[in-house]
Parts: sequence; structure tokens; C-alpha cells
Amino acid sequence: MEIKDAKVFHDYLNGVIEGEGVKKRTKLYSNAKTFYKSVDSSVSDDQIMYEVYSYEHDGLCYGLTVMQPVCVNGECNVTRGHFHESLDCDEIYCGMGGEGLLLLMDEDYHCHAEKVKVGSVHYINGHLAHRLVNTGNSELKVQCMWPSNAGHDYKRVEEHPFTVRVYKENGELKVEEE
Ligand SMILES: O=P(O)(O)OC[C@H]1O[C@](O)(CO)[C@@H](O)[C@@H]1O
Repeated sequence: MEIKDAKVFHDYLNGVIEGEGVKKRTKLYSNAKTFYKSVDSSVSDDQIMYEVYSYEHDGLCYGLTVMQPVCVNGECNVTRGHFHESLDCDEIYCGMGGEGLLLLMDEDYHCHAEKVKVGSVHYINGHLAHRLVNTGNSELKVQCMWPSNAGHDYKRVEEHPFTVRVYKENGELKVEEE
């Protein structure tokens, strides 16, 4: 029997996925300003807000999102957030490092959240928009699995933004519902 090395390696300790076919996208503050309530001129345009590694094979995607512990005028770092284009495609997240919230918004645009921490596993029904929030003082690392035909519908979330914002004031979390 031939025994081969895996073509892809998820380095849990360093928070990277490496190998054949792995894609990486980086979201800088310059391309994320509209995600937050207001623009913060003290945050550099070059500031990395989050990085997404993804590996797709035969209809399945495996990914890792690494979010920096950065606040924008006190608002905790968030991903852009999206519905799936195919609403029957679900997703699973698993906390790998740090602390955060998984913000979920239903099709009536009501929000609820789940706490993300090391080992927490989150099922995301395809009819829910999802956004991660880094509420901690270290990188938030979240492993993700989803069908590759899910697609990202960002437009719908831009038209109906998440109605909840999370701030950190003197180390305390403050949730504002709009
Ligand atoms: O695409 P967004 O909304 O910026 O968020 C990134 C998220 O999307 C995914 O790429 C796939 O759903 C996740 O890996 C990640 O958490």
C-alpha cells in the first residue's frame, strides 16, 4: 500500500492552511470601512482586518478565517457578512482560537448570536446571514466548512444590514441593537 502525505496542511498553531490549491484573501481596513458604524481615521488603511484561507475540492470547501483584535471607534472587528446565494446550502464553523460572536440574521432580518470559543461548533442554516465578531484581545480563528456552490450574497446584507453592533468599552462588551 502506498502511503502519501496530505497535499494540504492546516497548521493549527500558527493559524494558516498551506498546500496545493489553497487560496488566501486578505481584507484590509481600506476595503472594510463600510462594515462599521463610522470611519476611524486612527486605523491605517493597510491594517489587516482578517484573512480567509480556503481549500475547495469536489464540491466541498474547507476554510479558516483569522480576525485581528482591532476595534474601529470602539466597535469590535467584524467580517463583511453574507447570506448564501443558494439558501439551501448550510455551513459549519468551529472555534480554533480566541473569543468572538457568530452573529446570525434570519430572513426577517432579526439577529441572534452564538459565543465562539476554542472547540465551539456552530451549525449555520443556509437561510441565515452570518458575520463573525472578534470580541477578544487575540486573533479569532474559525474553521469553516460549506458546499462550494453556496455562493456569497453580499448585496442582500448591504440592503438590510445586521441590526446589532458590538463595542468594547474599558474591556467590557456593549451590544447595541438598532
Ligand atoms: O466573506 P465574508 O463575509 O467577508 O466572511 C468571510 C467568511 O466567509 C467564508 O469565507 C465562507 O462562508 C468564511 O470562511 C468566513 O468566515
